[in-house]
Amino acid sequence: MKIIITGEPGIGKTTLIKNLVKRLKGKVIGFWTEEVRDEKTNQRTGFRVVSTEGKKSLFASKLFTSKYLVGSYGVNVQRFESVALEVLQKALKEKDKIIVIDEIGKMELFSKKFREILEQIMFNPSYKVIATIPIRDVHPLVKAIRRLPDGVLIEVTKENRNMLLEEILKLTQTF
Ligand SMILES: Nc1ncnc2c1ncn2[C@@H]1O[C@H](COP(=O)(O)OP(=O)(O)OP(=O)(O)O)[C@@H](O)[C@H]1O
Repeated sequence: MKIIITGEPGIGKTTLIKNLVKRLKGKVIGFWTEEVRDEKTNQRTGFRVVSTEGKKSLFASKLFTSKYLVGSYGVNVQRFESVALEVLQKALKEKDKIIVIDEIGKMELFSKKFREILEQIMFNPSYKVIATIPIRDVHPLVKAIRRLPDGVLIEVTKENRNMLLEEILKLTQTF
């Protein structure tokens, strides 16, 4: 089974994933992406990727020059891959663990190697996955993942976001 979490930008998908990782410690392997904010102004300046293995990398920034742009953020594909691919390659060999992938979005999908490993994981029913996708089909892969036959699609809203942690933990017991 694959638990696919979606929702509007900023609704709380990453917060939910981080709480799930805490509660499922030792049973999960994967990565999440989180905002980086300027200490003084509190303005968002970029995004970092963090793995369950403790690795971190700033991979998108207003200061990066790149041919891959999302809004005013330049995406450094190699910096994303250095954390995300390493942990997902390890995850491929650990079929008993739940693979966490937050998120499958525009920035992350610039990486061809990420798209390839994603296909290996998402289209293989023997992997247990918790993944987040944007509310809109920003890429054909996102569209395919939204419709996975072994997928359970959950939309995070303001109304349900405080109940979802316990509900999804219950769902993982049926994995
Ligand atoms: N259950 C909640 N209750 C109150 N505030 C929340 C809750 N979940 C998240 N937030 C707040 O909302 C903001 C956005 O949360 P988060 O980064 O998890 O959203 P997201 O859906 O992952 O966003 P993005 O679209 O950037 O991936 C954060 O400031 C967070 O503290």
